[in-house]
Amino acid sequence: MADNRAKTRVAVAGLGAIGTDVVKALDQGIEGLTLVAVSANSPDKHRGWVAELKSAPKLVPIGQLAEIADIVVECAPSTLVRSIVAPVVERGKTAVVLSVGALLQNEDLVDLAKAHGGQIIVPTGALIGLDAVTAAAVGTIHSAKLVTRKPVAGLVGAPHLVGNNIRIEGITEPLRIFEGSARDAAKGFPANLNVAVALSLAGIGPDRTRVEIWADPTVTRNTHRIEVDSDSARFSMMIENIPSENPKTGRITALSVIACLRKLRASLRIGT
Ligand SMILES: NC(=O)C1=CN([C@@H]2O[C@H](COP(=O)(O)OP(=O)(O)OC[C@H]3O[C@@H](n4cnc5c(N)ncnc54)[C@H](OP(=O)(O)O)[C@@H]3O)[C@@H](O)[C@H]2O)C=CC1
Ligand SMILES: O=C([O-])CC(=O)C(=O)O
Repeated sequence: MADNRAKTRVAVAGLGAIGTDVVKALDQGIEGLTLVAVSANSPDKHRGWVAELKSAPKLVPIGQLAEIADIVVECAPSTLVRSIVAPVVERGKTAVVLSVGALLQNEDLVDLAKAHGGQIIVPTGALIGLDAVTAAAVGTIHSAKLVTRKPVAGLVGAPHLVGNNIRIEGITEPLRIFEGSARDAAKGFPANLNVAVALSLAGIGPDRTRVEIWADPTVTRNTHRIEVDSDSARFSMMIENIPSENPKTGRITALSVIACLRKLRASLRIGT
């Protein structure tokens, strides 16, 4: 039987490590969705491959995305989250947010979404286990902790390192470079610790979620281990992400967004 429902229009803000794969997957076809627009900082860099897609979307500035699409996927630098997400949720539409750390400086976006019937979706991204964390949070979570280990290349330049004059280039043994709350981790490592904020928003919030970060020359993967203790279950899980062409971003992140988009209109939906 043909499905005559209108397709949900999707736009992608940012065509880097995450956005490019998401755009290609949408172009290949995701049930119920159609790609209508994309944005990048240097449109000319992307014009060629975007034009070659089966169904080429418009290449427009981010300010136009909310008007054109029903769902906007943010995969741009964290400083742009507000300008991408606010116009979307103000129109009662849906924003999928990857730069999760920036939500902590823009918490009113959630109120804005509530006031206008919009929605902000945070995919599991580079992390693991947010299905179990959100389930445990229906009961009581006693503690939640994230231990992240990254190769040096995935951490250099982070504001916490620069501000505290911590040099990690050339280290030969693992070095713990941060211990504190998810809120402080997001400030000190805005391009690295989206996962800490995602865990905190799923569980017990950015002030009670504890985070350790290690610069580790012995690993080649971005490694995240979560440890949660609750009144329903105790669990720990680890994910070892293969970096994408952006060493700060694991390959699985784009796949997580694609899986999240597939769930939106799928006839069978698995997982919380
Ligand atoms: N939630 C999670 O688990 C994870 C989240 N992230 C976060 O996701 C975000 C995207 O990551 P990633 O894909 O690796 O980043 P990249 O640096 O690879 O790509 C960023 C993209 O944003 C585009 N961009 C920059 N400025 C603008 C602008 N003014 N208007 C439109 N587009 C713009 C760039 O355009 P151009 O190509 O023209 O330069 C580029 O295509 C980051 O904030 C990152 O921290 C990353 C990993 C995991
Ligand atoms: O592991 C990754 O791929 C990215 C990461 O830590 C993050 O952005 O939180």
